[in-house]
Amino acid sequence: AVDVEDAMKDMSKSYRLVMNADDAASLKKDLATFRAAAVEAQSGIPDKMKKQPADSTERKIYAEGIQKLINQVDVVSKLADEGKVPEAKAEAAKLKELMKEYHSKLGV
Ligand code: HEM
Repeated sequence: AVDVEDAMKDMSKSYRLVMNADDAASLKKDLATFRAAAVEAQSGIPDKMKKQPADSTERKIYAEGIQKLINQVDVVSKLADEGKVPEAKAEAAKLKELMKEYHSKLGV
Protein backbone atom coordinates (compact mmCIF):
# COMPACT_ATOMS: atom_id res chain seq x y z
CA ALA A 1 0.00 0.00 0.00
CA VAL A 2 1.08 3.56 -0.64
CA ASP A 3 2.63 5.29 2.37
CA VAL A 4 1.40 8.89 2.36
CA GLU A 5 4.16 9.92 4.73
CA ASP A 6 6.84 8.66 2.29
CA ALA A 7 5.11 10.39 -0.61
CA MET A 8 5.02 13.63 1.43
CA LYS A 9 8.76 13.32 2.11
CA ASP A 10 9.37 12.95 -1.63
CA MET A 11 7.19 16.02 -2.23
CA SER A 12 9.26 17.92 0.29
CA LYS A 13 12.53 17.06 -1.49
CA SER A 14 11.25 17.84 -4.96
CA TYR A 15 9.63 21.08 -3.76
CA ARG A 16 13.05 22.25 -2.62
CA LEU A 17 14.49 21.35 -6.03
CA VAL A 18 11.68 23.25 -7.76
CA MET A 19 12.40 26.39 -5.76
CA ASN A 20 16.15 26.10 -6.48
CA ALA A 21 15.81 25.45 -10.20
CA ASP A 22 17.07 28.31 -12.34
CA ASP A 23 16.24 27.16 -15.83
CA ALA A 24 13.03 25.93 -17.45
CA ALA A 25 14.38 22.43 -18.20
CA SER A 26 15.33 21.60 -14.61
CA LEU A 27 12.17 23.27 -13.34
CA LYS A 28 10.07 21.03 -15.59
CA LYS A 29 11.93 17.92 -14.48
CA ASP A 30 11.55 18.76 -10.79
CA LEU A 31 7.87 19.63 -11.21
CA ALA A 32 7.30 16.24 -12.85
CA THR A 33 8.95 14.56 -9.84
CA PHE A 34 6.82 16.61 -7.45
CA ARG A 35 3.64 15.79 -9.39
CA ALA A 36 4.40 12.06 -9.37
CA ALA A 37 4.83 12.16 -5.57
CA ALA A 38 1.58 14.12 -5.19
CA VAL A 39 -0.31 11.59 -7.34
CA GLU A 40 1.18 8.86 -5.17
CA ALA A 41 0.00 10.64 -2.02
CA GLN A 42 -3.44 10.99 -3.63
CA SER A 43 -3.68 7.22 -4.07
CA GLY A 44 -3.00 6.52 -0.39
CA ILE A 45 -4.79 7.07 2.92
CA PRO A 46 -2.99 9.04 5.64
CA ASP A 47 -2.25 6.96 8.75
CA LYS A 48 -4.61 8.84 11.04
CA MET A 49 -7.50 8.38 8.57
CA LYS A 50 -7.10 4.66 7.91
CA LYS A 51 -9.97 3.72 10.21
CA GLN A 52 -12.30 6.37 8.88
CA PRO A 53 -14.95 5.76 6.22
CA ALA A 54 -14.07 7.11 2.77
CA ASP A 55 -16.64 9.89 3.17
CA SER A 56 -15.42 11.15 6.56
CA THR A 57 -14.89 14.91 6.79
CA GLU A 58 -11.12 14.52 7.18
CA ARG A 59 -10.78 12.21 4.22
CA LYS A 60 -12.81 14.60 2.09
CA ILE A 61 -10.60 17.52 3.18
CA TYR A 62 -7.51 15.45 2.36
CA ALA A 63 -8.83 14.55 -1.11
CA GLU A 64 -9.78 18.18 -1.78
CA GLY A 65 -6.37 19.49 -0.71
CA ILE A 66 -4.37 17.00 -2.76
CA GLN A 67 -6.48 17.75 -5.82
CA LYS A 68 -5.89 21.50 -5.37
CA LEU A 69 -2.17 20.80 -5.04
CA ILE A 70 -2.08 18.80 -8.29
CA ASN A 71 -4.12 21.47 -10.10
CA GLN A 72 -1.64 24.11 -8.92
CA VAL A 73 1.34 22.02 -10.07
CA ASP A 74 -0.26 21.99 -13.50
CA VAL A 75 -0.54 25.80 -13.46
CA VAL A 76 3.17 26.00 -12.58
CA SER A 77 4.15 23.46 -15.25
CA LYS A 78 2.32 25.39 -17.94
CA LEU A 79 4.36 28.50 -17.09
CA ALA A 80 7.56 26.42 -17.09
CA ASP A 81 6.60 25.04 -20.52
CA GLU A 82 6.33 28.63 -21.72
CA GLY A 83 9.81 29.36 -20.35
CA LYS A 84 8.42 31.76 -17.74
CA VAL A 85 10.71 30.74 -14.89
CA PRO A 86 10.18 33.63 -12.41
CA GLU A 87 6.41 33.51 -12.95
CA ALA A 88 6.43 29.74 -12.48
CA LYS A 89 8.33 30.04 -9.22
CA ALA A 90 5.94 32.69 -7.95
CA GLU A 91 3.06 30.28 -8.61
CA ALA A 92 5.07 27.42 -7.06
CA ALA A 93 5.16 29.35 -3.77
CA LYS A 94 1.39 28.70 -3.61
CA LEU A 95 2.11 24.98 -3.24
CA LYS A 96 3.64 25.76 0.12
CA GLU A 97 0.60 27.89 1.03
CA LEU A 98 -1.63 24.90 0.26
CA MET A 99 0.62 22.75 2.42
CA LYS A 100 0.30 25.14 5.37
CA GLU A 101 -3.46 25.49 4.90
CA TYR A 102 -4.12 21.75 4.75
CA HIS A 103 -1.57 20.60 7.30
CA SER A 104 -3.26 23.02 9.66
CA LYS A 105 -6.81 21.90 8.70
CA LEU A 106 -5.82 18.27 9.20
CA GLY A 107 -3.66 18.80 12.26
CA VAL A 108 -0.49 17.33 10.75
C1 HEM B 1 4.33 21.45 -0.93
C2 HEM B 1 3.38 20.66 -0.44
C3 HEM B 1 3.55 19.70 0.73
C4 HEM B 1 4.71 19.25 1.32
C5 HEM B 1 6.15 19.60 0.96
C6 HEM B 1 4.31 18.35 2.39
C7 HEM B 1 5.21 17.70 3.23
C8 HEM B 1 4.85 16.86 4.27
C9 HEM B 1 5.78 16.27 5.20
C10 HEM B 1 7.29 16.48 5.21
C11 HEM B 1 5.05 15.49 6.06
C12 HEM B 1 5.55 14.74 7.27
C13 HEM B 1 6.10 13.39 7.01
C14 HEM B 1 6.80 13.01 8.32
O1 HEM B 1 6.10 12.72 9.31
O2 HEM B 1 8.01 13.07 8.35
C15 HEM B 1 3.67 15.59 5.67
C16 HEM B 1 2.63 14.91 6.26
C17 HEM B 1 1.31 14.98 5.86
N1 HEM B 1 0.81 15.85 4.91
FE1 HEM B 1 1.88 17.05 3.68
N2 HEM B 1 2.95 18.27 2.43
C18 HEM B 1 2.45 19.08 1.44
C19 HEM B 1 1.12 19.28 1.14
C20 HEM B 1 0.08 18.63 1.75
C21 HEM B 1 -1.32 18.80 1.41
C22 HEM B 1 -1.87 19.75 0.33
C23 HEM B 1 -2.03 17.96 2.23
C24 HEM B 1 -3.51 17.70 2.32
C25 HEM B 1 -4.31 17.68 1.33
C26 HEM B 1 -1.09 17.26 3.07
C27 HEM B 1 -1.42 16.30 4.00
C28 HEM B 1 -0.54 15.63 4.82
C29 HEM B 1 -0.94 14.56 5.74
C30 HEM B 1 -2.34 14.01 5.94
C31 HEM B 1 0.24 14.14 6.39
C32 HEM B 1 0.38 13.00 7.40
C33 HEM B 1 0.65 11.71 6.60
C34 HEM B 1 0.59 10.42 7.40
O3 HEM B 1 1.05 10.43 8.54
O4 HEM B 1 0.10 9.41 6.86
N3 HEM B 1 0.18 17.70 2.76
N4 HEM B 1 3.58 16.44 4.59
